[in-house]
This record gives sequence, structure tokens and C-alpha cells, in this order.
Amino acid sequence: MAGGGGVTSGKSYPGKFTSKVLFTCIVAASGGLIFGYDLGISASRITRGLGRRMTMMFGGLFFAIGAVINGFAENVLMLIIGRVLLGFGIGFANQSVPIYLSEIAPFKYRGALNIMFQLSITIGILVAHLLNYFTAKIEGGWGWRLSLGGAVVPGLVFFLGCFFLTDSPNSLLERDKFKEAKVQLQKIRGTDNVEEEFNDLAKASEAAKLVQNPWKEILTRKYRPQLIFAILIPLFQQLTGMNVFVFYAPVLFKSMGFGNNASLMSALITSIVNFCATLVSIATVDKYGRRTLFLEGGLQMLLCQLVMTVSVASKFGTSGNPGELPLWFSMLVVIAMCVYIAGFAWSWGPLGWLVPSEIFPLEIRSAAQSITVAVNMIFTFCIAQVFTTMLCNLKFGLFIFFAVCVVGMSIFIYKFLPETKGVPIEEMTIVWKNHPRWSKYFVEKDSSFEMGKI
Ligand SMILES: OC[C@H]1O[C@](O)(CO)[C@@H](O)[C@@H]1O
Repeated sequence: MAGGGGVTSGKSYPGKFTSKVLFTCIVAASGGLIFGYDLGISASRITRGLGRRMTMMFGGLFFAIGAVINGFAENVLMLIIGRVLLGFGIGFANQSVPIYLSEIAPFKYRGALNIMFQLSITIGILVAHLLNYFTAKIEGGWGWRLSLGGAVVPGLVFFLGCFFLTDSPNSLLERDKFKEAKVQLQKIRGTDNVEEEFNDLAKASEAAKLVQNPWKEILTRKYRPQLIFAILIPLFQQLTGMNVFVFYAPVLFKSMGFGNNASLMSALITSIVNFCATLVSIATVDKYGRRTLFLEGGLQMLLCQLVMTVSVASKFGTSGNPGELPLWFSMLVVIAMCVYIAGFAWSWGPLGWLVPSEIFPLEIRSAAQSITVAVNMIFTFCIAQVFTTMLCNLKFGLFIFFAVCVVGMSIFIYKFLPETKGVPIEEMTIVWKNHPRWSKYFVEKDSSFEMGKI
């Protein structure tokens, strides 16, 4: 495989899959609930200075306060203020949760534990869809208060849960808390024998401390490979077109002839498929690797987009008026949509967070994650804004547009993404060094690797 192949670092840090690491990851991943419930902005300086855990707590708190203000809003200003706080909450959570999970997880299970973040996102979407459906039926027109105010629940779950967490050893070392970092690592790994891993983390943190300004640093040539992925992975995730289904599924289903219950049906079907397929990703990502999932998911989405293109073109043409749609046709489109969503949910959905969170060295990890979050949010917003205009102008061509994007991103992954499965996070340099495209960014000196002096 071009540039693929598995790489092993030769490390085998002892340690168990402890109940502590599982509990910690479940609580931290619940930060995805608030993103599933809503969308927002980003915060890197805070993650580095305050630590991942504190940033997560701020995220939950802002989100909960924003939700309360929205729920009790008496005017538009209150709605705007609440909305801004939700945005901060999500920005803080998206900034800190993926890297926290990747740092805290034993490297062999990093994929599965990190994907619990995306799993929480899918739960958030499912709950919000269901709630919207029921609150819309509440007499008296105050149901929206319940929908908006209901966001306080995931916000508080996440905020309060964070009290039970410790910061990641990497983040503690970043702030010179050596003793605490070691004790926490021993607790998380369930063994006192963490010397090798701890030394590697300490080395990474020493290297990180030499970097005064991560924002300037990330622009230097030696981080070019990582920077490219920090930007392109979230961009490509949004260019799959998935959010067209998340945001507009009810409209699409209605136009396929699913009468009055279209909204509930679509919300239920697409959200449940999204959730279940994310579980598949959890079960397979550390076994088959990131590249396999990316490529399989891409192919699956492409086939479905082609089925949708042909179906919509043959029934709607360019007039947009389908007449009476036969049942088999509606069923075919629904099945294609579901298979497409499953393809996304075990590839670009979770990997869009996992891969960026594990490929950056500590010194630029927070800055790079901010870029990833910002690109993700900006393009989520753009797709939501331009979707209807594109649909009106391109008609079935919209599906061709996303299909072409999927082909492009799959080729990119095939040629350029190194496999990161089974490599400890602070040892990740090795995958770049061994990759035919990226090795030139690394030069060998005195049997250690010095980065980017060419
Ligand atoms: O599960 C679908 C959701 O996942 C995301 O791609 C984030 O990873 C969102 O943009 C989308 O709404």
C-alpha cells in the first residue's frame, strides 16, 4: 500500500486496560454529547496552560450556562448570549477531549477509546432529534425552551464528570508536575512498572518546553506533514457531505414521499445507523487500522452517492418534480442513505478526530488541534449555509460533487496517510520517518532523528 503499511515502534509499555482508564475515557468522551447537541468555536492556549481537564470543565460549564440562558430567553439578546456560550463550550470540549483521550488511552486501545468521543456526538444528535420531535408537539409554543434548555443536561454531565478525572500525564508534565504525572500514569495503567513510558513522556515534554510559540513553530517546515493533516482531515470530513444528511434528513425524507412522520422517521433511522456504525468503528479501528477504515468507508460512501445520483436524476431530472414516487424507489434511496451514513460513521466521522489527535508531537499538539477544530467548524457552517443553494442549482449534481470529493480524499489517504495503529503517541515520529512521502522532513543524526533540517 502506498505509504501505508503498519509500523511498530518496538515499545510495549506494560499496563492493563484498567477500569480507571475505561471510566476516565467514558466521562471525558461525554464531551462529545454537547457537540452532538450543538456546534461552536475553539481555544488552544487554554489547553496548554490550564491542562486538558480544566479546559474540558470550562467547556461543560459554559455549555450548561448557555443552555440555561437559552431556555429562559426573554429576548433575542439572551438567545445570542446563550448561543455564544454554547459555542465556547463546544470549542473548549472539541479542543481538549480528543487529545485527552488519545493521551490517556493505552496505545493499543487508543483508537477505540478515542472514538468514544464521536460515539457521544452520535448520541447527542440522536437525543436532540428525538427531543425536537416531541417538543415541537407541545401545546402553547414553549417546546423550544425545553429543546434549548435541555442542553443543560449533557453540559452538566460532562462538567460534573470532570471532577472525577485527573489530567493526562502528558499535560501534567507539560506544566512541570513530574511527581503527580508519574503517580497518575501508574494509576491509569494499573501497574508501578511505567518507567519506560514515563521516560518517553518526560522526553517529549522536555522537547515541548523548548518551543516558546507553538503557533510560530507549527508553520516551520519540519511540521509541514502534520500541518497538512491538521487542515485537510477536518476539511475532508465535512466534504463527505455527511452533514447534509444530519441537517436536512427530514427534508430529504419528506420529498421522498414519507408523509407526516417523515421527520421522526428520518431522525430515528439516520441517527440510529450513525450510532451503531460508530460502534463498529470502535470494535475494528485498532485491529484493521485507520487507513483500512478510511478507504473502505470512502468506497462505501462513493457507491451510495452514485446510487443516489442515478435514482434522483432518473426520477427528479432537473425539473425537481418527481410526480408520484413508487415505494421501491423511496426504499432504495433510504437504504442508500443508511449505507452511506454507516460508511461515514465508521470512517471519516470518528477518524476525523482520532487521527489529528494522535499525529502531532506534544509541542504543537494543542495548536494543531485548534486548527483542526476551527477548520471543522468553519466547513460545517459553510456546508449548512450553501447546501440548499447548491441543491437548487446542481440538483442531482450535488451528489456528484460530494462523490468527486470522496474520490479525491480517498486517493489522498491512500498515498499520504501513514498508519498510526499500535504506535505510542509520543513515538509517532517513527511513522512519518518511515513514510516515503514524508521521510524527507526528517534527517538522521547520531542515531537519533532530528527533524526537518533539510
Ligand atoms: O455524526 C455526524 C457528525 O459528526 C461530525 O462529522 C463530527 O465528527 C459532525 O460534523 C456531524 O454532524
